[in-house]
Amino acid sequence: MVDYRTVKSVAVLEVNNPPVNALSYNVRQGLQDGIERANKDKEIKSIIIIGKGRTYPAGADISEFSKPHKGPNLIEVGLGIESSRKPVISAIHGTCLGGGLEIALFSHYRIALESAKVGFPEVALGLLPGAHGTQRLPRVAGMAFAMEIITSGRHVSAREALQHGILDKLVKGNLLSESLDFAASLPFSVPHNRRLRNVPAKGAENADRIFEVALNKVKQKQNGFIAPINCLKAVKAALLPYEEGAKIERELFMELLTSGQAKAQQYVFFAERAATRWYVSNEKNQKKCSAVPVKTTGVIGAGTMGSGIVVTLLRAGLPVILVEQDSQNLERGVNMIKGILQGSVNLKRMTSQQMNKCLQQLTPAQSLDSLHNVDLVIEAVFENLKLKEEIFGKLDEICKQQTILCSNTSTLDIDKIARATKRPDKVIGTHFFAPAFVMPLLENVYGTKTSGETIATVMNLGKTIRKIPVLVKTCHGFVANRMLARYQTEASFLLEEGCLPHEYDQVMEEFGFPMGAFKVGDLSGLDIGYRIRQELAKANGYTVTTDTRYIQGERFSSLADKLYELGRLGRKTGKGWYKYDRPGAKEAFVDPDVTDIILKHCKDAGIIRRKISTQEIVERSMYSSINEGFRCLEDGVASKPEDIDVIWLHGFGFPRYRGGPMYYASTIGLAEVYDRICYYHKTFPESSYWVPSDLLRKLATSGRNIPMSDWSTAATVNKSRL
Ligand SMILES: CCCCCCCC(=O)CC(=O)SCCNC(=O)CCNC(=O)[C@H](O)C(C)(C)COP(=O)(O)OP(=O)(O)OC[C@H]1O[C@@H](n2cnc3c(N)ncnc32)[C@H](O)[C@@H]1OP(=O)(O)O
Ligand SMILES: NC(=O)C1=CN([C@@H]2O[C@H](COP(=O)(O)OP(=O)(O)OC[C@H]3O[C@@H](n4cnc5c(N)ncnc54)[C@H](O)[C@@H]3O)[C@@H](O)[C@H]2O)C=CC1
Repeated sequence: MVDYRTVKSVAVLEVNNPPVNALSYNVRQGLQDGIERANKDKEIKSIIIIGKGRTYPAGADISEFSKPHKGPNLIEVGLGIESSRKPVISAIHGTCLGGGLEIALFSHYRIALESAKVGFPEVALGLLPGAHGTQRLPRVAGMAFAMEIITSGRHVSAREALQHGILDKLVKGNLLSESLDFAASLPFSVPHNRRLRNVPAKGAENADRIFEVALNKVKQKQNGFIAPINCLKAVKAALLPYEEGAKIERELFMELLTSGQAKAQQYVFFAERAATRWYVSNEKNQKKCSAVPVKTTGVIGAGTMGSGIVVTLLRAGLPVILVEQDSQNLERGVNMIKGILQGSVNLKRMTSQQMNKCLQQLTPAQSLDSLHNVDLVIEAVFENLKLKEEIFGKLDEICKQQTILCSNTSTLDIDKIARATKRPDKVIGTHFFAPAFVMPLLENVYGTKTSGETIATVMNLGKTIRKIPVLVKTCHGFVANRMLARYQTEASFLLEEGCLPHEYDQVMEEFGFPMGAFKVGDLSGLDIGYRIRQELAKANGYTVTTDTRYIQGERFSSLADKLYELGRLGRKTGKGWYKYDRPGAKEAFVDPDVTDIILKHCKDAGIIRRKISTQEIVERSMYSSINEGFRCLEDGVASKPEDIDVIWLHGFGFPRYRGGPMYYASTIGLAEVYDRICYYHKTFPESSYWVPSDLLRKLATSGRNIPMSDWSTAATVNKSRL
């Protein structure tokens, strides 16, 4: 795990723990032993710590956090490095993160390749840099920079790290030989100020003000998370004598380590990686199927979604041919794309030059014929099956044989769309989330005939365009919208029973969502849901009006349709569930007209309103969705609970510190969740989605605590028995 060798009078400790040289037990032990050995060897004058392969250690081994502790801890290893009589140089390349950066800060010198990155990402795992990182960084980089880096978790470029004193030297070429030259230039003993514990933290004079500013920022940007607050408190403690500060860091670290938030966020770290691994069958899976290259793309429809998708593709360097139905819509779409890119320039997320480069890659067009030679097309026209079938039929005629045809439909059956073509193996859903240029999720939806190669290609495309791709099977609404439908339906019933939109939204925002369901509704546009309901009605042979209270025996709330018919489409019309200063404005205000509409609706329907508790709002919103999540596992629409959680985290802004709805259910306890679902089923028999999922019942009543990793297996067993 740590290879020890000598090059002349230098001991080289090379960490060898692929893929990221995480500081697992054997690595910590190896570093400790190596430092001791080098100090005992009279021939050795200095020591280099370096990483083999792609990186210097990228941090502690996260998978060890939930296991019993073994071997020396990181602090013991670090203190051994710092007290080494012979100079220790950390030679950094790749990503020197978390515990890795702590080891580097215990070292007396830090030299790095220009391409290296350093950072403390612990905050994303619900932790703080607990091996004296919060005490050492302010001693080299100052209080303000340390607070910013540790609370944001961002990766800092080597150049910036050099400017802030984190690194001593940047080099090009061969890191080891540069480090050996550097070692040769050093004095044999370690100067007092190269042991950072001996150096005072910088910026002490303004520490209180820096702390207050940083605290306000994290309360705004990371509301609900406890780690950033503990990070700030720990950095502030660096003003105290070293041992006292380190003791406070330890207490704050332990508080986080044992918190539910850290466990949830560490679960998310692995869930995000697990979600990108896909398996459909023995023949169709990630290991057996390769992606085909996508060098050119087409997008059809330049509305809300199409324009966002175009921006995402252009930003990833892919050329796009954009097709609209007429010149007016095309011009509007292109302007929207320009506006989004200009917004990025204004926010300094890209330069004008990069924007112009993107725009040069955009080819507006009015005919599908222009797509004949592209590698992949994404259709984003109105949510209308007939229209999509017509377009896919034409694309099949026009596009070259290899072209992959994707639909951004949010609900429609991919198999039906595929049937309009003679290449169902090359048809797949690529479901982006609004706004598509912001939301990280890409829900890829395979149909019965979609090939493994097509799946591999869109999963790969997801990574290329810097999204988090998750694979699900086709069905109405897939996983995201199928579960969300429960959440939204319960929200609308809660309005009928006693809540107002802002009251509901406040509860769910306090739960941790960035916006409640009604603010999201206004953002997406109330016409989207309206169209989906109309489509569904058409497909199933019934009609929906503003007087409808039941559909095929199921309770239905027509409140959203009432708002739609009044032209209240949300932000875009300046009025929706809230009112806005002007169309397109962001700040939502409570609208007494909406209260009147709701009260009248209830009166006409003979509904007696009541006070609804926070617990009921959260339970009905979350448990109805969770029950549907278990059904998705049962049906094989989702292949593992991690996929569902990642969908909610990145598609709907579910709070990371709660892990995702399925993980959240596991923390509540499936028996408790099941009991409450049974209760709501009894209370609301006219909403069949409250019928408890078979899989949930089975897991909840097993009398054992079945780990999440076994839920999908239980679902398969369940199915094979049916
Ligand atoms: C009393 C003592 C108190 C001591 C307290 C000490 C507290 C600490 O100091 C705590 C820490 O260090 S916490 C860890 C901090 N480091 C991180 O969070 C870095 C996490 N990794 C990354 O960001 C990317 O993997 C990275 C940017 C590095 C690379 O990205 P890539 O996209 O190239 O690769 P990934 O697909 O993300 O990763 C490849 C495989 O490696 C696994 N992995 C990554 N980082 C890991 C880590 N730190 N621990 C364990 N496994 C890790 C990752 O899961 C993936 O595995 P597979 O999915 O199986 O391939
Ligand atoms: N708005 C949302 O939040 C989300 C929507 N979706 C899905 O994305 C698709 C598009 O939705 P939006 O962008 O919201 O709709 P939109 O109404 O904003 O845009 C649709 C665009 O398609 C164009 N169009 C219609 N027929 C066309 C044709 N024959 N040829 C070329 N262009 C044509 C229209 O002119 C319009 O600009 C739908 O399937 C929707 O369900 C998916 C995820 C989220």
